[in-house]
Amino acid sequence: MLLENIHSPEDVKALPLKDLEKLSSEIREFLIETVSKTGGHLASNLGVVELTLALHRIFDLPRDTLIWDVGHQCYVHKMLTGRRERFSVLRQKGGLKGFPDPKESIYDAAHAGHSSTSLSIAAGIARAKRLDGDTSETIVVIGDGAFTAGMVYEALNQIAYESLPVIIILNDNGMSISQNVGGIAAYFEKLFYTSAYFRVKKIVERIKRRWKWTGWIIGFLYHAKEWLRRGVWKLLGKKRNFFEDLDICYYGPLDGHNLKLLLKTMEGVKGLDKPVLLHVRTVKGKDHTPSEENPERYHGISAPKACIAGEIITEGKSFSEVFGETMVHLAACEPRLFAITAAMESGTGLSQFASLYPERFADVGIAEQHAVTFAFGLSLRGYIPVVAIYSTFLQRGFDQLVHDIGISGAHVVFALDRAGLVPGDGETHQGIFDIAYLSMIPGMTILAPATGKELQLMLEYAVRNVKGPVAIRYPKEVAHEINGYDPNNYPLDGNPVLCKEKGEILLVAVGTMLHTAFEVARELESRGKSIAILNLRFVKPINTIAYEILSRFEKVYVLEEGIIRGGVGEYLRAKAGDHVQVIGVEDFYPEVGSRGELLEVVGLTKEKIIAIIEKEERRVV
Ligand SMILES: Cc1ncc(C[n+]2csc(CCOP(=O)(O)OP(=O)(O)O)c2C)c(N)n1
Ligand SMILES: CC(=O)[C@@H](O)[C@H](O)COP(=O)(O)O
Ligand SMILES: [Mg+2]
Repeated sequence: MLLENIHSPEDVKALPLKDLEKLSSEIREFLIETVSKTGGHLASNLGVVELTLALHRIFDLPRDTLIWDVGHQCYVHKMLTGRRERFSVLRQKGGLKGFPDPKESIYDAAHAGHSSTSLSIAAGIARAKRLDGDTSETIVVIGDGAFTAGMVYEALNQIAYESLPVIIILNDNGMSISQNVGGIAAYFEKLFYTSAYFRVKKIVERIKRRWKWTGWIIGFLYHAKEWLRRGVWKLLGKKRNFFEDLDICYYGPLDGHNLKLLLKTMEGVKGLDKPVLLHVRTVKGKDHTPSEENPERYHGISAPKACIAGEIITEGKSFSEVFGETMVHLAACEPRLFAITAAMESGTGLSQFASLYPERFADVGIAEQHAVTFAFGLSLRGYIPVVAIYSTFLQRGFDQLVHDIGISGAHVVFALDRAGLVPGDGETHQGIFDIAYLSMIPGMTILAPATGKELQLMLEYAVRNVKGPVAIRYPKEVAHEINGYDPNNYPLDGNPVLCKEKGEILLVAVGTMLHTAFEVARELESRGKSIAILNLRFVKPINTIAYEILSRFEKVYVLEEGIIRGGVGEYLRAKAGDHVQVIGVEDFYPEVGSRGELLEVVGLTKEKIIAIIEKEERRVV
């Protein structure tokens, strides 16, 4: 077993070339076996085995800097840098993170998780190296999906302009999470050069490096040829290569599974001291038939239903599924309803809507800023856009929320999935800031459903009754109903619902914390306390009835699955008095783990809440 003896890039370099193919197979077997047990990102990693091996063989890591975009495809990199043994605790509390993290290894140059940051990071690093006279390489691996984000072009603009020596490896598998979308994806399809072109190009680059003066002659001949070619191509109506127009040296598309070709090409682009783009074509899910046949399904897989890190997964519809079904139902009776996703069609539950109503659906790619303002444009023509987006990814569109949505008061609905604590993905994916950042948006209504039924009613209300911007936030979990609480009995009139009226203590539940509030009440009542429960429902605006209810109780605890600073609990305390205490996410926890473990860490479990209340009650007595 070759893989067992690989603990660093030096071990990859020391292997005879003939063993690399065998090592690739062993790596794939390991990935399939472990990720099927732990859950995680499988198809993307299966697609970059040869690419990662070539990178570790050709470049001098960590002296040369390797940056992963998104970073979900860094498992092979982690296996080759001494972390293979820890894959049994991948994406688990205290275990191996599913994304790069310098705190985990010197081979991880920067942390990642949100897409399309790599080129900006690389530009900064390359510029710093230039100032320091550091001639080490700066390499980026970025997928074709990540290339649909505007931030990439902001970085390319500077990299090209300052001719920053970044080696950009575009890992083009034609997939984002679903099929990659947009003109950029179509453009990549069209890019094609003969291998002879690159053989000549490599010789020319080598001559230019060896005898600088030939560079001028070659440069003159090159430009003369370019002028001629442009003229001829213009006549033939052929287009130039976007990257080469930016003076980024383009090589490709190369077979991203041909190790020999990758090794030769990477060796050839080392030391060019100019921006280079290697366009490699790979297969997402390579050599694992189920992943190759359905790369979207195998982009991110859950651990077996039995349990995820000690948490028993119960069956039932997720909030995403309730959202998707309600959207399909609404579309039939609301002809101006329009659904938008930013490359997360399946994750947000919009797949059925997309297939039934393609004319009223848009996947804008990984372009959350554009998604928000595109929705604003649609609203100007009387459409009702619903932007389905993860809480953490909407952070990308904050200025658009203020500038385009808030100031205009446009009727746009934001369906924030993965709001609250998110299992597995770690600190970059926690949906704990949305109440704080949305509360700042002028005119924004914020709704937090406690159950699947309440989400359905709130979405219908948001589409039909709210005139301005409105956000609905819900977590990544099964959308359970609550015995004794039927949302149908309480019209959405802007007010909270006092589910349990009598009590010396009031628990104010934000969204799905209502489940926990009922559990806490049952336990405390068994210990002789009397507990009232308020389902806030409307996080913003807060009506006077809410303050009147809060004033009736000596002690109020707001249970909020979000950052306390800027949250609704802090707001209620400021308005209603300091008899209001908030139990929320005190600090930003860079934890990985199951949802239950994360709730435990921040103190939002039944046990932790009871302990806080009893400690407070003892203090007050
Ligand atoms: C800002 C942002 N939006 C959305 C996502 C969710 N996301 C993670 S990976 C991915 C697709 C990336 O596609 P690509 O870069 O082509 O990588 P591949 O999985 O194909 O290797 C998306 C949309 C994200 N991580 N960050
Ligand atoms: C890497 C990335 O950002 C996505 O793949 C994300 O992990 C998807 O999250 P869900 O699995 O919750 O849809
Ligand atoms: Mg891709």
